[in-house]
This record gives sequence, structure tokens and C-alpha cells, in this order.
Amino acid sequence: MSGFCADPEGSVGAFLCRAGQHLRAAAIPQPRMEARMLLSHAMGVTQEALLRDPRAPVPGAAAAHFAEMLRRRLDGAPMAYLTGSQGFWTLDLATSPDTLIPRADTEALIEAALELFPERAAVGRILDLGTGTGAILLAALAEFPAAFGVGVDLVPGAAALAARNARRNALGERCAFLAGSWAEALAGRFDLILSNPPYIESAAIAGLMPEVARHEPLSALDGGPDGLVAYRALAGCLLRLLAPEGRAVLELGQGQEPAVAALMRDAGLRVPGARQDLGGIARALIVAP
Ligand SMILES: C[S@@+](CC[C@H](N)C(=O)[O-])C[C@H]1O[C@@H](n2cnc3c(N)ncnc32)[C@H](O)[C@@H]1O
Repeated sequence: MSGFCADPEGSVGAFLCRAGQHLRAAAIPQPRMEARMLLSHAMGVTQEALLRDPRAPVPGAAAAHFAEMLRRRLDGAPMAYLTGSQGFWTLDLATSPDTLIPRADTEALIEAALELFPERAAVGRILDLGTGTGAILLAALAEFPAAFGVGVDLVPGAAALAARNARRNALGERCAFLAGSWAEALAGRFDLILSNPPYIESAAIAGLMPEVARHEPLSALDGGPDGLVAYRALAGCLLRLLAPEGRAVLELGQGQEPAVAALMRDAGLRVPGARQDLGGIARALIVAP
């Protein structure tokens, strides 16, 4: 490896320095921060503790774990799969290759829900279709204190991960998770239905960033030939599942608002509006019975 590292060989400082050089050479945008995240994870200490004593030795087992994580990161594996966690809204969530890593853009769904129901106690039942890590449902439960939630995912490993995340965030008593396709096994009415379905056109997946295309599961990305297959399934069940004053909030891919709104209207639903994400893209479609 090129470049001079000032700290003694085998020390925290030397590991961070060399890993930073490798990550920078691989064009990873925040190499120093990522090196710190990986080494603190491998050593089981906070980043603050690492920086406090850069001359401390890295124990052998931690060094081996770090080397393996660094190899996978340089091969394009997402950081959240390596460290096994990701922040979303106010929560810390476990991640797994069974499902998508929660994205900050998806927080637009929670913001929309909070605007729709300023009287938070009014929300009694929440449904999250395609729950993944449980990110959306758990964030909503954290904000609507009287609500009980149901999360559904086609991938059994994702439904199990969401249940684990509910317990991790002390919300396990307020929700249940099912493995199944959309609302097939569901009855009853919900005040709030949330969904971030797979919406990438099949042919566009290979052109996504390699970190996404090669590492996140197709089941979480692939929206079929026109990206709209999941929305057709949702349009077919929302009228049956929404309470009379209920609302659904659906995540949209860029430019999908007109097509998804038309699908919902064709299914007899109303579309009172959409909310933009931080980048100004219509991200959350509001749907009403
Ligand atoms: C884009 S990911 C969203 C995950 C999570 N809700 C989030 O926002 O981070 C879509 C999720 O839908 C799930 N999914 C795909 N097809 C499904 C189906 N037919 N029924 C239920 N869930 C499905 C995937 O397994 C994946 O977890």
C-alpha cells in the first residue's frame, strides 16, 4: 500500500490510515469515516473510543474481522450490510441482505402521515405492505402512540427481521409481522396504510449503482417491465382495506406520480396529493377511499 502512516504498525491509527488509503483508491466518497465505522464495529467500541487512543494495538481477531469487512466493502458491499445496522427516523434498525437498506427519502412517508393525522391518537391501526426491515411501520408506531401495526413481506427472512427490529426498538408489543404477498391474507380496515414497494423497471436494474444492483435483493427492487406491477397489486386491495377516513401513503420512484395516481383512480380511489422528498421529487402519494 502506498502512502506514509505515522502511527505504529498494528495500531488503531495505522489500520485507519491504511484502510482510508484503500477506500479512497476505490473512490469511496467518505473513506476516513468509513474506515472508522468498520474498525469500531470490528473492535466493538465507539468511534470516539477509537480516536481517543490511536496508538492502541488492534487485537488479532478484530484485525481479521476488519480485514474481511474491508475486503467486502472494496468489493462494493453496502456499509449497512457490513455493520448490520442503519438509522431510520428515530430508530436503529438491523439490516440483512433479505431486504432493502432503509433510505432517508422514505422518511417522506412518515412526514406525510404526520401531516395527514395531526391528532396522533386518532390512528388506531397501521398496515405496512412490503415492510422489509420494518422501517416505515416502526417509525410510524413511534409517532402514533395509540396505534397497533401489521407488517407484511413476501420474503420470510424480511418479516422475521422486522419482528426483530420491533423488539430492538421496544415496539414488539404493538405490532405483528406476516410473510405473504401484499394483502392476500389480510382482513379488516386500517386508518393508515404505508408502502414502499419495489418500483424499479426490470431493465433499469443493471444500470443502478453496483452497490445496489449487485448487493440488494431483486425482490426489493424489481417493479416489473414498467415498474408498476406492485402498484397494480396495491390498487387492487386498498379500497377493501382502508377505513372510511383512512389514508394510504405510497412511495414513488422518480416520475411515477402520474402513472401511479391513474392506477389508483382507475381502482375507484381518490388521490388528494403527493409530498416531495428533500430533492424536490414527488416521493409520497396520498391515496384515499
Ligand atoms: C423497496 S423494499 C421496501 C422495504 C422497506 N419497507 C423500506 O422502505 O425500507 C420492498 C419490499 O417489498 C417486499 N415485497 C416484494 N414483493 C412483495 C409482495 N408481493 N408482497 C409483499 N411484499 C413484497 C420486498 O421483499 C421488500 O422487502
